Amino acid sequence: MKSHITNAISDFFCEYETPRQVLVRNRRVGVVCRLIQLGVLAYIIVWVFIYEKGYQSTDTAVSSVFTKMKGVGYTNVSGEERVWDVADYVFPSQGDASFVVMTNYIITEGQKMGKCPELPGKHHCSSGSDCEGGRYKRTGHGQMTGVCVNTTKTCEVLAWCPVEDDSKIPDPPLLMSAENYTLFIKNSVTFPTFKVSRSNLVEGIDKNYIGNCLHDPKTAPLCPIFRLGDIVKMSGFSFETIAKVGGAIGIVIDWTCNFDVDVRKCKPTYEFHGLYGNPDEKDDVRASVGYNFRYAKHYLEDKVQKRTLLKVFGIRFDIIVQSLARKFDIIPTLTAIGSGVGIFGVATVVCDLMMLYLLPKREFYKNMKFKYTESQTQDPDSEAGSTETEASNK
Ligand SMILES: Nc1ncnc2c1ncn2[C@@H]1O[C@H](COP(=O)(O)OP(=O)(O)OP(=O)(O)O)[C@@H](O)[C@H]1O
Repeated sequence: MKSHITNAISDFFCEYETPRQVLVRNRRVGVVCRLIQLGVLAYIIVWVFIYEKGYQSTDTAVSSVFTKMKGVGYTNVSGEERVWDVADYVFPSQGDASFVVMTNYIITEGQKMGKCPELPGKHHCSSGSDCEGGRYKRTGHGQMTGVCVNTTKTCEVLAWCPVEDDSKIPDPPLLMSAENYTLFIKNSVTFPTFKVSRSNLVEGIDKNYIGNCLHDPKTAPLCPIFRLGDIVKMSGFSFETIAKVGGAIGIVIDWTCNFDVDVRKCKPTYEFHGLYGNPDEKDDVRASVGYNFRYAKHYLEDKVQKRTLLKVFGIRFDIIVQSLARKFDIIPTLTAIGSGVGIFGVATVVCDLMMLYLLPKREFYKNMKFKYTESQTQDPDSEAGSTETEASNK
């Protein structure tokens, strides 16, 4: 027993098994096999290594975005002149990556808490029973008092009075001058795996340049200051339509970087996409057109609290940062090579199938490829067992 184990251990260390190969001299099989191998080689080199860059590892960035608008708007509504600066037309004003620039508005000034009728047309009533006291209508402006006002034939409500009349949207938009406002985008990205940080104020963008440049995809692709009219145009919208009813535009900052070359070559590209609002939006029966929201400024007048209500139509900008950085890494390189070598086995499988089942001399190749043994069947009555010759594939 002991010598048996010793022998096995000695065999394990002193012997080496290697498969015996059969060299098939057949042109058809040879050509098919080489073609498949060539195909696999081309796939590994062109697709896996060159196109998919299988020799590099990847990382996405964590990023932050600041924005700042500049520009002044002017309106003259019924002789009342007004200048709108950045603190008036940007919501919110903190310089977020998502913000709204007001381009049109409906203003209701001097609203104070009190009782007044709803607007004629929308909340029609014929008697007090149509205006149940203490209740609210779905699109009403306040709490109904139970009175149906004779002059307007609408329910009286406890609300901010007078109620807003938004039946007519100013056309052309009141702040068409928004077309010339400029947007400054400051974006910094960090790729944590590669420990690289970049900013869109890349090398060469200095104080002097930033003070004068305006982004242009061809002549100034790295300038971080954008004219609103250009953004809207590049996103496929017409400024007048989107300014009248509002809409949304996505600004995509794309960082696709290869850190196997100089880090300074890692620069952003900008794309503009219309996200909401159709350039042909004119249909009155459409469920919801454009983008708007309400905003109120509260103040005290003669110790009475009052407010100015603005229904704001504007362009909502969403700045989205996309990133993908790559760098050489031995692990994905070896994985790609290993999987490529594995795919070479496909050639062997296909050629074996062809040789053993399709070619006219398949029996001959079968005999050459496989070595047949005699199999033993155990006879339960005899210890030596009986030997039965049967051809079996091993
Ligand atoms: N929307 C914009 N359009 C054009 N230039 C801008 C815009 N936002 C900022 N800038 C200019 O870019 C430079 C850097 O702006 P940053 O906000 O860092 O500095 P700032 O001195 O605080 O700017 P500001 O002029 O608002 O006081 C400044 O010269 C600024 O005037």
